[in-house]
Amino acid sequence: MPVSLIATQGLTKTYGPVTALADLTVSVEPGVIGLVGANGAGKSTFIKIMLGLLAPTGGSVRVFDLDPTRDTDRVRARVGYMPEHDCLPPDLSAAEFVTHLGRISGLPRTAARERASEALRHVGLYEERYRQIGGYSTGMKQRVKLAQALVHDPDLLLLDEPTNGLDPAGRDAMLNLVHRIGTEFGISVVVCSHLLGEVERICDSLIAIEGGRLLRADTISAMTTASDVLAVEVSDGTEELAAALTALGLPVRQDGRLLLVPLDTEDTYDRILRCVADLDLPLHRLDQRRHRVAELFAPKEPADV
Ligand SMILES: Nc1ncnc2c1ncn2[C@@H]1O[C@H](COP(=O)(O)OP(=O)(O)OP(=O)(O)O)[C@@H](O)[C@H]1O
Repeated sequence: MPVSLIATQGLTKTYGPVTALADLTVSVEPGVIGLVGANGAGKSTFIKIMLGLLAPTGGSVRVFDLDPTRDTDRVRARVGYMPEHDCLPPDLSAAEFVTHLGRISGLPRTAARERASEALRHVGLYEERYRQIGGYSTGMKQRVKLAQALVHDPDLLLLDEPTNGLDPAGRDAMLNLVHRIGTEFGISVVVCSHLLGEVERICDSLIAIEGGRLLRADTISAMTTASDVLAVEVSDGTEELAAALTALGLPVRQDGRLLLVPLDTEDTYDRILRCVADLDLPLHRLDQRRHRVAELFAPKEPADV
Protein backbone atom coordinates (compact mmCIF):
# COMPACT_ATOMS: atom_id res chain seq x y z
CA MET A 1 0.00 0.00 0.00
CA PRO A 2 1.38 3.49 -0.80
CA VAL A 3 2.44 5.59 2.19
CA SER A 4 -0.06 8.32 3.06
CA LEU A 5 1.06 11.91 2.80
CA ILE A 6 -0.47 12.65 6.20
CA ALA A 7 -1.95 10.10 8.59
CA THR A 8 -3.28 10.70 12.07
CA GLN A 9 -4.63 8.30 14.64
CA GLY A 10 -6.81 9.60 17.48
CA LEU A 11 -4.99 12.94 17.31
CA THR A 12 -5.94 15.14 20.24
CA LYS A 13 -4.68 18.54 21.38
CA THR A 14 -5.87 20.46 24.39
CA TYR A 15 -4.81 23.90 25.60
CA GLY A 16 -5.69 23.73 29.28
CA PRO A 17 -9.47 23.36 29.36
CA VAL A 18 -9.85 24.01 25.59
CA THR A 19 -9.95 21.00 23.28
CA ALA A 20 -8.66 22.15 19.90
CA LEU A 21 -8.47 18.69 18.27
CA ALA A 22 -10.44 15.69 19.47
CA ASP A 23 -9.64 12.13 18.47
CA LEU A 24 -8.92 12.99 14.84
CA THR A 25 -8.20 9.99 12.64
CA VAL A 26 -7.52 10.75 9.01
CA SER A 27 -5.33 9.63 6.15
CA VAL A 28 -4.75 11.63 2.97
CA GLU A 29 -2.98 10.94 -0.30
CA PRO A 30 -0.72 13.44 -2.08
CA GLY A 31 -2.46 16.23 -4.02
CA VAL A 32 -4.08 19.56 -3.26
CA ILE A 33 -5.95 19.11 0.01
CA GLY A 34 -8.38 21.58 1.54
CA LEU A 35 -8.46 21.78 5.33
CA VAL A 36 -11.77 23.46 6.06
CA GLY A 37 -13.66 24.43 9.17
CA ALA A 38 -15.04 27.52 10.88
CA ASN A 39 -12.79 29.86 12.85
CA GLY A 40 -11.60 28.00 15.92
CA ALA A 41 -12.24 24.56 14.39
CA GLY A 42 -8.63 23.53 14.99
CA LYS A 43 -7.02 24.03 11.57
CA SER A 44 -4.01 26.06 12.70
CA THR A 45 -3.43 23.66 15.57
CA PHE A 46 -3.40 20.73 13.14
CA ILE A 47 -0.91 22.52 10.88
CA LYS A 48 1.38 23.37 13.79
CA ILE A 49 1.34 19.74 14.93
CA MET A 50 2.26 18.59 11.40
CA LEU A 51 5.22 20.95 11.52
CA GLY A 52 6.37 19.77 14.92
CA LEU A 53 5.76 23.24 16.39
CA LEU A 54 3.25 21.76 18.83
CA ALA A 55 3.20 18.29 20.35
CA PRO A 56 -0.10 16.40 20.44
CA THR A 57 -1.71 15.79 23.82
CA GLY A 58 -2.81 12.35 22.61
CA GLY A 59 -2.79 10.12 19.54
CA SER A 60 -0.28 10.29 16.73
CA VAL A 61 0.49 12.01 13.45
CA ARG A 62 2.77 11.02 10.60
CA VAL A 63 3.84 13.22 7.71
CA PHE A 64 5.67 11.34 4.92
CA ASP A 65 5.58 8.48 7.42
CA LEU A 66 7.73 10.56 9.81
CA ASP A 67 6.79 11.70 13.30
CA PRO A 68 7.01 15.52 13.29
CA THR A 69 7.62 15.65 17.04
CA ARG A 70 10.65 13.35 16.87
CA ASP A 71 11.86 13.76 13.28
CA THR A 72 11.25 17.50 13.25
CA ASP A 73 14.25 18.43 11.08
CA ARG A 74 13.51 15.75 8.48
CA VAL A 75 9.87 16.81 8.28
CA ARG A 76 10.70 20.53 8.03
CA ALA A 77 13.26 19.87 5.30
CA ARG A 78 10.39 18.59 3.16
CA VAL A 79 7.63 20.95 4.25
CA GLY A 80 7.07 24.64 3.49
CA TYR A 81 4.87 26.67 5.84
CA MET A 82 2.95 29.84 5.18
CA PRO A 83 1.64 31.20 8.49
CA GLU A 84 -1.71 32.92 8.76
CA HIS A 85 -0.58 36.19 10.27
CA ASP A 86 1.68 38.84 8.85
CA CYS A 87 5.23 38.23 10.00
CA LEU A 88 7.29 40.12 7.43
CA PRO A 89 10.10 42.61 8.17
CA PRO A 90 9.01 45.88 6.47
CA ASP A 91 12.54 47.20 5.89
CA LEU A 92 13.88 44.23 3.94
CA SER A 93 13.34 43.56 0.25
CA ALA A 94 11.50 40.36 -0.71
CA ALA A 95 14.73 39.08 -2.28
CA GLU A 96 16.71 39.64 0.94
CA PHE A 97 14.03 38.13 3.14
CA VAL A 98 13.40 35.00 1.08
CA THR A 99 17.16 34.48 0.57
CA HIS A 100 17.63 34.77 4.33
CA LEU A 101 15.01 32.09 4.99
CA GLY A 102 16.63 29.91 2.34
CA ARG A 103 19.91 30.25 4.26
CA ILE A 104 18.13 29.30 7.51
CA SER A 105 16.82 26.20 5.71
CA GLY A 106 20.44 25.22 5.12
CA LEU A 107 21.01 26.38 1.54
CA PRO A 108 24.46 27.79 0.66
CA ARG A 109 24.54 31.56 -0.03
CA THR A 110 24.48 31.43 -3.85
CA ALA A 111 21.91 28.65 -3.98
CA ALA A 112 19.71 30.54 -1.50
CA ARG A 113 19.87 33.67 -3.69
CA GLU A 114 19.03 31.71 -6.83
CA ARG A 115 16.22 29.75 -5.20
CA ALA A 116 14.78 32.98 -3.74
CA SER A 117 14.66 34.58 -7.20
CA GLU A 118 13.09 31.45 -8.59
CA ALA A 119 10.44 31.28 -5.83
CA LEU A 120 9.65 34.99 -6.24
CA ARG A 121 9.30 34.44 -9.98
CA HIS A 122 6.83 31.60 -9.37
CA VAL A 123 4.61 33.82 -7.22
CA GLY A 124 4.78 36.73 -9.70
CA LEU A 125 7.04 39.06 -7.70
CA TYR A 126 10.22 38.80 -9.73
CA GLU A 127 10.13 42.36 -11.09
CA GLU A 128 9.51 43.86 -7.66
CA ARG A 129 11.77 41.67 -5.61
CA TYR A 130 14.24 44.44 -4.67
CA ARG A 131 11.55 46.77 -3.26
CA GLN A 132 11.07 46.97 0.51
CA ILE A 133 8.28 44.71 1.77
CA GLY A 134 6.82 47.58 3.85
CA GLY A 135 5.63 49.21 0.61
CA TYR A 136 3.91 46.07 -0.70
CA SER A 137 0.14 45.57 -0.97
CA THR A 138 -1.56 42.84 1.12
CA GLY A 139 -1.67 40.57 -1.93
CA MET A 140 2.07 41.03 -2.54
CA LYS A 141 2.83 40.32 1.12
CA GLN A 142 0.83 37.10 0.94
CA ARG A 143 2.93 36.16 -2.11
CA VAL A 144 6.16 36.81 -0.22
CA LYS A 145 4.94 34.47 2.51
CA LEU A 146 4.21 31.88 -0.17
CA ALA A 147 7.64 32.37 -1.79
CA GLN A 148 9.46 31.83 1.53
CA ALA A 149 7.50 28.57 1.96
CA LEU A 150 8.76 27.44 -1.45
CA VAL A 151 12.39 28.50 -1.20
CA HIS A 152 13.85 25.19 0.00
CA ASP A 153 12.00 23.20 -2.69
CA PRO A 154 9.62 21.32 -0.38
CA ASP A 155 7.44 18.32 -1.24
CA LEU A 156 4.54 19.61 0.82
CA LEU A 157 3.22 23.12 1.45
CA LEU A 158 1.10 23.94 4.49
CA LEU A 159 -0.77 27.16 3.80
CA ASP A 160 -2.72 28.71 6.67
CA GLU A 161 -5.51 30.90 5.27
CA PRO A 162 -3.50 32.15 2.25
CA THR A 163 -6.36 34.38 1.07
CA ASN A 164 -6.66 36.26 4.37
CA GLY A 165 -7.20 39.98 3.87
CA LEU A 166 -7.45 39.78 0.09
CA ASP A 167 -10.23 41.23 -2.04
CA PRO A 168 -12.20 38.86 -4.34
CA ALA A 169 -9.81 39.35 -7.29
CA GLY A 170 -6.79 38.84 -5.01
CA ARG A 171 -8.37 35.69 -3.57
CA ASP A 172 -8.94 34.27 -7.04
CA ALA A 173 -5.37 35.04 -8.08
CA MET A 174 -3.95 33.44 -4.91
CA LEU A 175 -6.11 30.32 -5.28
CA ASN A 176 -5.13 29.94 -8.94
CA LEU A 177 -1.48 30.25 -7.92
CA VAL A 178 -1.89 27.60 -5.20
CA HIS A 179 -3.60 25.31 -7.69
CA ARG A 180 -0.80 25.83 -10.22
CA ILE A 181 1.84 25.04 -7.64
CA GLY A 182 -0.01 21.83 -6.79
CA THR A 183 -0.53 20.69 -10.35
CA GLU A 184 2.43 22.05 -12.35
CA PHE A 185 5.18 21.67 -9.77
CA GLY A 186 3.91 18.38 -8.37
CA ILE A 187 4.06 19.69 -4.80
CA SER A 188 1.34 18.54 -2.43
CA VAL A 189 -0.50 21.39 -0.75
CA VAL A 190 -2.67 21.57 2.34
CA VAL A 191 -4.64 24.78 2.07
CA CYS A 192 -6.49 25.90 5.15
CA SER A 193 -9.61 27.99 4.91
CA HIS A 194 -12.79 28.83 6.78
CA LEU A 195 -14.45 29.34 3.38
CA LEU A 196 -15.41 26.01 1.89
CA GLY A 197 -16.55 27.50 -1.42
CA GLU A 198 -13.16 28.99 -2.06
CA VAL A 199 -11.04 25.88 -1.60
CA GLU A 200 -13.36 23.25 -3.01
CA ARG A 201 -12.72 24.31 -6.59
CA ILE A 202 -8.94 23.99 -6.40
CA CYS A 203 -8.64 20.84 -4.26
CA ASP A 204 -8.53 17.12 -5.05
CA SER A 205 -9.67 16.23 -1.55
CA LEU A 206 -10.98 17.83 1.61
CA ILE A 207 -10.57 17.37 5.34
CA ALA A 208 -13.50 19.02 7.08
CA ILE A 209 -13.32 19.63 10.82
CA GLU A 210 -15.79 21.12 13.24
CA GLY A 211 -15.03 21.85 16.88
CA GLY A 212 -11.80 19.83 16.59
CA ARG A 213 -13.61 16.73 15.34
CA LEU A 214 -13.45 15.21 11.90
CA LEU A 215 -16.60 15.77 9.89
CA ARG A 216 -15.39 14.03 6.76
CA ALA A 217 -12.22 13.43 4.77
CA ASP A 218 -12.61 12.36 1.20
CA THR A 219 -11.89 13.20 -2.41
CA ILE A 220 -14.04 15.94 -3.94
CA SER A 221 -15.25 13.44 -6.54
CA ALA A 222 -16.44 11.03 -3.82
CA MET A 223 -18.24 13.89 -2.08
CA THR A 224 -20.12 14.82 -5.22
CA THR A 225 -21.21 11.34 -6.31
CA ALA A 226 -24.75 10.79 -7.49
CA SER A 227 -27.22 10.63 -4.63
CA ASP A 228 -30.22 8.35 -4.34
CA VAL A 229 -32.58 11.21 -5.11
CA LEU A 230 -34.08 11.95 -8.51
CA ALA A 231 -34.50 15.58 -9.50
CA VAL A 232 -37.24 16.39 -11.96
CA GLU A 233 -37.86 19.78 -13.47
CA VAL A 234 -40.60 20.77 -15.87
CA SER A 235 -40.65 24.15 -17.61
CA ASP A 236 -44.31 24.50 -16.70
CA GLY A 237 -46.80 22.76 -14.38
CA THR A 238 -44.54 22.04 -11.39
CA GLU A 239 -47.42 22.12 -8.89
CA GLU A 240 -49.58 19.90 -11.10
CA LEU A 241 -46.79 17.34 -11.40
CA ALA A 242 -46.09 17.42 -7.65
CA ALA A 243 -49.74 16.67 -6.94
CA ALA A 244 -49.85 13.85 -9.50
CA LEU A 245 -46.67 12.22 -8.17
CA THR A 246 -47.96 12.48 -4.60
CA ALA A 247 -51.22 10.86 -5.72
CA LEU A 248 -49.13 7.98 -7.09
CA GLY A 249 -47.69 7.50 -3.61
CA LEU A 250 -44.25 9.01 -4.36
CA PRO A 251 -42.89 11.19 -1.52
CA VAL A 252 -42.14 14.45 -3.34
CA ARG A 253 -40.19 17.36 -1.89
CA GLN A 254 -40.02 20.70 -3.68
CA ASP A 255 -36.73 22.63 -3.84
CA GLY A 256 -37.31 25.77 -5.89
CA ARG A 257 -38.17 24.65 -9.43
CA LEU A 258 -37.00 21.11 -8.70
CA LEU A 259 -39.11 18.23 -7.46
CA LEU A 260 -37.04 15.72 -5.51
CA VAL A 261 -38.14 12.10 -5.32
CA PRO A 262 -36.26 9.36 -3.44
CA LEU A 263 -34.98 6.69 -5.81
CA ASP A 264 -36.46 3.86 -3.78
CA THR A 265 -37.35 1.32 -6.42
CA GLU A 266 -36.12 0.58 -9.91
CA ASP A 267 -39.31 1.80 -11.54
CA THR A 268 -39.34 5.26 -9.87
CA TYR A 269 -37.62 6.79 -12.90
CA ASP A 270 -40.15 5.28 -15.35
CA ARG A 271 -43.13 6.20 -13.20
CA ILE A 272 -42.06 9.86 -13.13
CA LEU A 273 -41.48 9.84 -16.90
CA ARG A 274 -44.92 8.31 -17.52
CA CYS A 275 -46.55 10.82 -15.20
CA VAL A 276 -44.91 13.76 -17.02
CA ALA A 277 -46.01 12.30 -20.38
CA ASP A 278 -49.59 11.68 -19.17
CA LEU A 279 -49.87 15.29 -18.05
CA ASP A 280 -48.20 16.39 -21.30
CA LEU A 281 -45.75 18.65 -19.44
CA PRO A 282 -42.52 20.01 -20.99
CA LEU A 283 -39.77 17.97 -19.26
CA HIS A 284 -36.64 20.04 -18.69
CA ARG A 285 -34.58 17.49 -16.75
CA LEU A 286 -34.84 14.20 -14.93
CA ASP A 287 -31.62 12.97 -13.38
CA GLN A 288 -30.01 11.67 -10.25
CA ARG A 289 -29.12 14.59 -8.03
CA ARG A 290 -25.44 15.00 -7.25
CA HIS A 291 -24.31 15.67 -3.73
CA ARG A 292 -22.80 19.09 -3.14
CA VAL A 293 -19.69 19.63 -1.06
CA ALA A 294 -21.55 22.36 0.86
CA GLU A 295 -23.77 19.65 2.39
CA LEU A 296 -20.78 18.88 4.62
CA PHE A 297 -21.64 21.80 6.87
CA ALA A 298 -25.35 21.98 6.09
CA PRO A 299 -27.61 21.87 9.13
CA LYS A 300 -29.32 18.50 9.37
CA GLU A 301 -32.93 18.33 8.27
CA PRO A 302 -35.36 17.72 11.14
CA ALA A 303 -36.08 14.21 9.83
CA ASP A 304 -32.35 13.29 10.06
CA VAL A 305 -31.79 14.60 13.57
N1 LIG B 1 -2.30 28.88 22.44
C1 LIG B 1 -3.57 28.66 22.72
N2 LIG B 1 -4.04 28.69 23.99
C2 LIG B 1 -5.33 28.43 24.29
N3 LIG B 1 -6.27 28.15 23.35
C3 LIG B 1 -5.88 28.13 22.07
C4 LIG B 1 -4.52 28.38 21.69
N4 LIG B 1 -4.43 28.27 20.33
C5 LIG B 1 -5.68 27.96 19.89
N5 LIG B 1 -6.55 27.88 20.93
C6 LIG B 1 -7.98 27.51 20.87
O1 LIG B 1 -8.07 26.25 20.22
C7 LIG B 1 -9.17 26.22 19.33
C8 LIG B 1 -8.68 25.91 17.91
O2 LIG B 1 -7.87 27.00 17.47
P1 LIG B 1 -7.15 27.03 16.05
O3 LIG B 1 -6.39 28.32 15.95
O4 LIG B 1 -6.42 25.77 15.83
O5 LIG B 1 -8.43 27.07 15.08
P2 LIG B 1 -8.52 27.51 13.56
O6 LIG B 1 -9.49 26.56 12.94
O7 LIG B 1 -7.18 27.62 12.95
O8 LIG B 1 -9.18 28.93 13.66
P3 LIG B 1 -8.67 30.33 13.06
O9 LIG B 1 -8.91 30.25 11.61
O10 LIG B 1 -9.57 31.32 13.77
O11 LIG B 1 -7.22 30.45 13.43
C9 LIG B 1 -9.87 27.57 19.46
O12 LIG B 1 -10.91 27.42 20.40
C10 LIG B 1 -8.78 28.47 20.00
O13 LIG B 1 -9.34 29.52 20.76
